[in-house]
Amino acid sequence: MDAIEVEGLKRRYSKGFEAVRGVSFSVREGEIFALLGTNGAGKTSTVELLEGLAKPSEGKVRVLGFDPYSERRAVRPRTGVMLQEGGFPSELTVTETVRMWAGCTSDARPIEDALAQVGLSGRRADVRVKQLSGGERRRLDLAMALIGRPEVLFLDEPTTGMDPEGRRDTWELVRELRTAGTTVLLTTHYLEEAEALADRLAIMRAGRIVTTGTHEQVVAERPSRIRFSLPDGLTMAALPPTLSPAEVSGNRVEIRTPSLQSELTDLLMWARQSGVELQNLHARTATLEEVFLEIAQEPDEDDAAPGGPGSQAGDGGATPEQKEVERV
Ligand SMILES: Nc1ncnc2c1ncn2[C@@H]1O[C@H](COP(=O)(O)OP(=O)(O)OP(=O)(O)O)[C@@H](O)[C@H]1O
Repeated sequence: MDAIEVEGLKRRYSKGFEAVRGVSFSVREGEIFALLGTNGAGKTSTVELLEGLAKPSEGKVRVLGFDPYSERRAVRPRTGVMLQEGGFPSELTVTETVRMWAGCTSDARPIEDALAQVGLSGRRADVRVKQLSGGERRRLDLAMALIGRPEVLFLDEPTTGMDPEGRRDTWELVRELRTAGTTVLLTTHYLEEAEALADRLAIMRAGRIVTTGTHEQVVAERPSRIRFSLPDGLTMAALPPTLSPAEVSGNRVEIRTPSLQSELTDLLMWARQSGVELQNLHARTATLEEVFLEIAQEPDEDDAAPGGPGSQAGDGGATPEQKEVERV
């Protein structure tokens, strides 16, 4: 059994606006799965359904084999949730906040351990929440998510606001959790975070998953690039005819190809046979950033439909104020 199973998931808000439009994926036990997508793609709306905070409009969710909404009592003690905004009382200190939360958690870990794990022990433990930096608040949110020793951990943009060191520490911690067998589902806007952490990932746009797989599988779907400088005196006409169309700027040539190995071989064999030295030669697969940007720019077939993701609040999408009210 997979730790998380999602099938045909849909979520409609008021006035019929569909933020999640038939999403399916699964996360294996002990796996880190990253959900990526532009603002408004539907990541949080999806994760909230997995956390059992709302009932799906359609489709099925199972976490550890249970429906997280109707069987919340069975699921909640075994999951840890780090929401985008913790929303804890700002007058309490760090220790008081964690103690309060531990009081609501069965089998809570020692507070000192939880704070040490996220780097908030010592003097920072006595600081009021309102005096914490944005990154420190995220660490506090993480400590809360970990207090109940969760088997499944949901992290919604866990490192937003953290400095580079805090981010690296958090990545290390998430990796340690995976080693200990924890299943982690995270959303992030940092592509390098997904690259560094995720065993598999999915990219969402307008309520749908456009692509999913390992990092290698996802980038393999898009063209690779071969770049070089054309030696003086040579024109494009001299290159092997088997190469994909090239973009040329001055003497710089860029070829985008679905078959990196064979086109690179053709190019190099031609260069050797012609006695040509190719300057500034680079060959590489697509990057996750390129895949992400291409997906973000592709038009969505539903954009023009009333109430579709491209439409504004008047068609059913929410203003920030409405979102606040409806999420509470
Ligand atoms: N409570 C709500 N009522 C109506 N529409 C909502 C509500 N919450 C979110 N939406 C809309 O659903 C869509 C998806 O929002 P969601 O927050 O899930 O996206 P996201 O991918 O998490 O975005 P971000 O990266 O900005 O956090 C957006 O168009 C948003 O305006």
